[in-house]
Formats: sequence, structure tokens, C-alpha cells
Amino acid sequence: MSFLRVARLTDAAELADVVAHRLLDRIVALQATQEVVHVCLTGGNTANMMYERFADLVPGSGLDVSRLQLWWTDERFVPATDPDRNSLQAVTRLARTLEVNSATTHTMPAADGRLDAHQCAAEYAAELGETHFDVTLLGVGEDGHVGSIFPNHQSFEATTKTVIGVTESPKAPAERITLTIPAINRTDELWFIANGTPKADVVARAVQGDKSLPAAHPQGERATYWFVDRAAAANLPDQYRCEF
Ligand SMILES: O=C1O[C@H](COP(=O)(O)O)[C@@H](O)[C@H](O)[C@H]1O
Repeated sequence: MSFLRVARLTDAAELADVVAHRLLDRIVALQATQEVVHVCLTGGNTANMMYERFADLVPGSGLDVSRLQLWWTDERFVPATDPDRNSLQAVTRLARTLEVNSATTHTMPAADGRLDAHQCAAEYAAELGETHFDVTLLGVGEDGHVGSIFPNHQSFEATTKTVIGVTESPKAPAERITLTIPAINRTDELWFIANGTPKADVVARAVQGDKSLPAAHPQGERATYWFVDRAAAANLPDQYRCEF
């Protein structure tokens, strides 16, 4: 039986700090009982703040990076060195203290002129195979998008694929690659992260199950957590809160 909890934090800095601590603790605890831990990372400003904080906490934490596999929910289909790349933004921050290597870091393909976003999505699907995530992080856009699945857009159509190419994305850059909802949901725990007033409307609607929003669809097999700051939680009924 899966459960949903909402953690309300004061502001973006506290959100980043709490999620980074919890993620590190969770990975270290899992590594005590299983060989490999799979974490699916997301893009966006909230996530980047968290990666920054996570990197601060790694030294002395007992994290075994060789047994940590990193994946991505979605990626901007631009050249590998483009600062818009979600993975580049994350890895640059994490690599400050974490030995990130290509064998354990499954970045999505970049636009190198060889293949298009759809073909590259199929390549990533093959790499992903049947992988089951322990924790999946998920940012939320102001329009309720998750990964690169946008409302009222082709990317939100039902599919049995695990990874799809996205064109004409409503948010730049136009070409992207994203895990689909079924693939995002192949996770024990799903951790949404959202901060700021512009997210207040979609956070309230998604938590209360407005299925017109992509953000209302992801669900962890064991647990779904929403980590939101006070501003993003402003429209959420009071019943949605828990202590951490
Ligand atoms: O474009 C994207 O946006 C979302 C949300 O980003 P944020 O900056 O509003 O937190 C992000 O989760 C997604 O990975 C990214 O590609």
C-alpha cells in the first residue's frame, strides 16, 4: 500500500537542505542492505540547489559512490556541453565532492548530430532496461509538467514506452528526451520537490489529484513525498502536512 506525505519547509534553502540530508541518509541506509542503489535525478532550479547541498554533505557520510547508479528523468536535447543540459548542471554540482564516473552515471544522449531525439530516446530505453529506482526525484514546472511531460502536449499521451523523444516542447529548449509516467513510477519512493509562489497553484492541484496535470500522475510504489516550501504550499489545504 503506497502512501502520500507532504513536508512543508520554510523556504528553498531549507528544502534543499532537508532533501539533501534525507537523500544521503536514504542511500547510505539502502547500501547497508543491498549491493546497488538506483537514484533517478531530475532537472531544474530546485533540484540544482539540492545537488549543491548534497555535495556539501557527502564527505564523511559513508556513501559508497561505486555502488550508486544515477539516472535522469529527462534531458534537454542539446549538445553535451550546452549549459542547458540537466545532467551537466547536476554533475557539475555533485562532482565537487563526489567521484562521478561514466560507468555509474547514466546521462541521456546529447544532440551530437548522429541521431534525433526519438532515436536517442530508444537508445536510453535500451540502457534503462528493467531498471527499478529506489528513489526518483521530480521537479514540477509552473504549468504542472514533470520531467519533460507537458500538459496538453503530445508528450502527455498515454504510452507503454519507457522513454520518449519530445519535440515542440512548450518550454525551451524545444527538443527533449523524457522518461514516461510508467517509467517514472518504477520506483520505490517518489520525491517531488517544488518551491516558490509560481508553483502554488499546480502543487495544490496535483496533490489533490487533478489528472489534467502531468504532476498528478507519478506515484512511488511504496511512498510519494512532496517536499514543498511555504510559498509553494500556500494553496494546499491544511490536511496535507506531516512532520519530518
Ligand atoms: O525543464 C525542466 O523543468 C522542470 C522544473 O524546473 P524548475 O526550474 O521549475 O524547478 C524540471 O523538473 C525538468 O527536469 C526540466 O527539464
